[in-house]
Amino acid sequence: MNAHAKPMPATASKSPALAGQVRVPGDKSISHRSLMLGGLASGETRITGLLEGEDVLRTGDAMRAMGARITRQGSEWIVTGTGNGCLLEPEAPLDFGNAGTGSRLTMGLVGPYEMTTRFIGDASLSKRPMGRVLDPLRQMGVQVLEAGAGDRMPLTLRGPRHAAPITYRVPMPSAQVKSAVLLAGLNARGVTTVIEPVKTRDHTEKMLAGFGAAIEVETPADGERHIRVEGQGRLAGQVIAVPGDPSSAAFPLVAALIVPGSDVVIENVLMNESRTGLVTTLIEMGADISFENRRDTGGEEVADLRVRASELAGVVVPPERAPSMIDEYPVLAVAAAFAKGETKMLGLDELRVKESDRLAAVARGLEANGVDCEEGADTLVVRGRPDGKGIGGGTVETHLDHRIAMAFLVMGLAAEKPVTIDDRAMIATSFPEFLTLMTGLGAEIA
Ligand SMILES: O=C(O)C1=C[C@@H](OP(=O)(O)O)[C@@H](O)[C@H](O)C1
Ligand SMILES: C=C(OP(=O)(O)O)C(=O)O
Repeated sequence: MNAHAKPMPATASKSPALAGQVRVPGDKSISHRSLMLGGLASGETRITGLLEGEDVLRTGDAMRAMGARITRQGSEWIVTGTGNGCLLEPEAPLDFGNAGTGSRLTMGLVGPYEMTTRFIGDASLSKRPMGRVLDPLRQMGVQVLEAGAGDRMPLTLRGPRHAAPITYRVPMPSAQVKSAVLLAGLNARGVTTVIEPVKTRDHTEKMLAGFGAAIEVETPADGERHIRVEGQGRLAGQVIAVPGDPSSAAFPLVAALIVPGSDVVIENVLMNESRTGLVTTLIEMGADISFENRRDTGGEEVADLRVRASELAGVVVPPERAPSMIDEYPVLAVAAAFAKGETKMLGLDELRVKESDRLAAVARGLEANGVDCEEGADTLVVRGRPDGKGIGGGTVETHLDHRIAMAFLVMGLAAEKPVTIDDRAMIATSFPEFLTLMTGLGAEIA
């Protein structure tokens, strides 16, 4: 993406009932990890359903720059890995564009290598805190040769001759930090332990086990998860079918709930319980969602979600649910704008360090479109209007944030007046098919 490209606004307008059966692209978290672990393993990894969004393609470029071979053959991606411990020093900086996951996990992956690696990204990524990953890496002996103020990108890492395994208690609920430390542990001699006080998405643990790493997860009585990985083991290429991304499914799902008369099926959505907080919340709000054809694919549960327009009512969303729906708050806030009464979302501090300050971006977007809301330090209260009366008519600043862009386009489909976003370009980072998929269901977006 050209960071200096002219912004491309988009406008969503009140739409007729949405109808149809759709598939959303592959899960972003699993897609990043498939390319990373495939690129690191010995032998071939074959991936179907990979998300071909810009964030994930950048991870593919980074793994190629460090020696992996990655090609697309028809609908399948074939990755030939270097073998654990055998990544090569990249000749140029690794450019992660807009991607927090790609950059932070790769810092963990390469940190312990005795080589110099430079990380760069777009204006949004360069504002995001990287100290959360650099702190544990420093403890392992990794030098940070260059970093922007407050440990931001661009930054350069230099690994030690022998990285030290550590025990690290993750200070904030972050799957990216947990994963970076576990991936770094793959190249430290001995056992690296991550203690996770609050469970976050568990794809790294599950996939490392699938690739043959010596990893164990224990949840003692105190509830803290202890994850141990033994370094310098062999990883073997795998066959992976990436399930549909629940964070992308969230957009047609909420659209179908708020546009009267809608009836939509979203097929093959990942139902891993560390990712289903939004569905749980919407059902508490009165959403008509049924799970059809529940099945297991490659160790993950998936289902087809049938969603019918529903009368929603406000709820309190507890803070402990945040990790299982962290990327879904912008679109939950949109659902809340059409719910009866008040929806109170608690424990949102991590929203402030995403592609934008999402708590502020959502609040400003709601206000610009006539929705009554209150932004607290780590809370958001939204007072809804079930008939959509008075909602819309504003332009939303997306701040290079794909989820803000998609959430407010969904809002426009049920609002009295159209909703405009200042730039749709970033949608391609996680959901390139969004506009085609939504207009295919009957959404009026131009
Ligand atoms: O590990 C992952 O794949 C992700 C973890 C989450 O970030 P944090 O770890 O910063 O919460 C999430 O917001 C991101 O979209 C994907
Ligand atoms: C936070 C997100 O992604 P990342 O941290 O990978 O940029 C997201 O996709 O909503």
